[in-house]
Amino acid sequence: MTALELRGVTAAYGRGARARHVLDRVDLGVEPGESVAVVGRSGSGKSTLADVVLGLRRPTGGIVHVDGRPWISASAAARRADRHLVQGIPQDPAAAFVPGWTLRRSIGLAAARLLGDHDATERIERAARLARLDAALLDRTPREVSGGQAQRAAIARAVAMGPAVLVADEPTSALDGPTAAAVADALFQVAEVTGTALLLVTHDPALAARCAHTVTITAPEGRR
Ligand SMILES: Nc1ncnc2c1ncn2[C@@H]1O[C@H](COP(=O)(O)OP(=O)(O)OP(=O)(O)O)[C@@H](O)[C@H]1O
Repeated sequence: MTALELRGVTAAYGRGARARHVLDRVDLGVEPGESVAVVGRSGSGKSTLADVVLGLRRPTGGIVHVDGRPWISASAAARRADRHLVQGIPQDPAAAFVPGWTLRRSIGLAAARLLGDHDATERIERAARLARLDAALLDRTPREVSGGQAQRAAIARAVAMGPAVLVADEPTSALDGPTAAAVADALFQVAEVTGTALLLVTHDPALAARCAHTVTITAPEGRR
């Protein structure tokens, strides 16, 4: 079953005559364990698309299915139960963690909220191994780890939720070359090993080339 499917997805900022239309009926599908790069000019709508898939922005048209089920039009209760199915890896990993808390505590809170798992020790350590994060670092706060380690922790946090889809928006653009390459390796490996679909927004052609497919986003007619 296709893990993520978008058909004819459109979005807008604002309403009525002043609305700024974004996304020109985007179609894409990502199979379990597969990676798809989302590329396009600056301002074309890539981050908007990521937000739609993450459930942070409602599309103005089209359908989004996750694991074969409606993602956007689902009832609030169904959405709550399914929230863990789509997990984001932000450009700034600090966004995934509570600032003064250990990484472990932040991931534990997410597991409790999204999965009802109140003793997620095993789950968290397994996810850290998958993301190739030294488990000892889980007991540090986000400020006590490097950018690359924090991004591995963000990958661990996302994968610990057992998602069907990972959405990574420029996950390596804040890192230096070798660190970016190692974090990208961890991300692709996690997706492959866990059979999770990976939607990867990137400006980096080398990173896009590592994905199985590439989807180019263009602004709607009249806005290009
Ligand atoms: N909150 C907002 N309110 C109004 N317009 C917005 C808002 N966020 C984004 N836009 C506009 O929507 C369009 C798409 O923005 P988006 O951030 O999705 O593009 P992008 O392809 O991710 O760009 P970049 O590669 O520069 O990050 C742009 O024209 C942008 O100016």
